[in-house]
Amino acid sequence: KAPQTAQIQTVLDDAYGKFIQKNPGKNADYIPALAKVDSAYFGLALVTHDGKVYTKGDVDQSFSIQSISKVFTLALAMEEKGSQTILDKVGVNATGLAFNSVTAIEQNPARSVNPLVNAGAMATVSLLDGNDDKTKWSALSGWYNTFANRKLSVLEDVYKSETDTNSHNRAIAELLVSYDRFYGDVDLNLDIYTRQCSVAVTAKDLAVMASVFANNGVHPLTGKRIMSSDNVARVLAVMTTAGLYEDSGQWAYQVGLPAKSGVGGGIIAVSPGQFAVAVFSPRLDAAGNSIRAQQAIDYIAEKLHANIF
Ligand SMILES: NC(=O)CC[C@H](N)C(=O)O
Repeated sequence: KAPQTAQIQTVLDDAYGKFIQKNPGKNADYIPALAKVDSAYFGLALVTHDGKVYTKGDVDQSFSIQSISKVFTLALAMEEKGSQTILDKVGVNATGLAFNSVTAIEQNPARSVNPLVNAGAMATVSLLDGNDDKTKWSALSGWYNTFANRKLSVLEDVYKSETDTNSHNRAIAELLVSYDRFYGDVDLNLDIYTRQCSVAVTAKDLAVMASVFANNGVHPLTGKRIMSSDNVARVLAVMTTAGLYEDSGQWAYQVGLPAKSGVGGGIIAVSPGQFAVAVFSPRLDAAGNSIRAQQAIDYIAEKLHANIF
């Protein structure tokens, strides 16, 4: 049974109150700009499948989308190339390893990863239509804007900071090239990937963006179909197995919602046919997942009886 308006707001308010005091973990610092973000931010937003928006806390504060971008890029690549291409050329199995693991590529004989770890996400970018920066970026940023239902911008300081420090991602991309598992120019696609991770979003934006997945590919705020329901199902499947990296199994066991985290401190989770929720809190655990965002979504999912299993 669908939760009622008053109940949803109460649940968000309660989650905020319950987790605001203790703020464990630490900001990501391997991207220097992320270490400087105020760790006190805590924002919760929920958008229902029929477009009702609920918020609590710092929901208008911009932060970098980071790895949450990977699901939207995956969605575009599926729409452009078909879901079979992703399966064949990137892979969809959980790696069970860190999001930037080189070992994950090395230990898999097929060099198969998934689109939600850095290797697979960069390979997915390399599959997108377009051979030059302008064509590719305008299609990708336009796609993100459609989900957000507004024009998003790039956090230039984060983009620069990550560009200056992303040799590890470059190494991963080159490794994929060596195995014929990268599908375009490294410089071009690494740069687009870095820019997509630096897109500025608020918790409210993320909940709006993820609500398309909660409504089978039709945007709850505009009524327009954005992507096929088949592809939504597959995006949600990969989010379930790999959305929180090596902790995805634990998350499915505990919370039971397809979700995706980013090292900027955001997490989105989707209750298919019901709602999408997004929480922003910069401090992360060892896997790179926001601690308070996990706590808040766990609480919300339980109170709204949203576990899909
Ligand atoms: N887990 C993340 O959010 C990682 C994204 C980050 N831009 C990186 O490539 O390392």
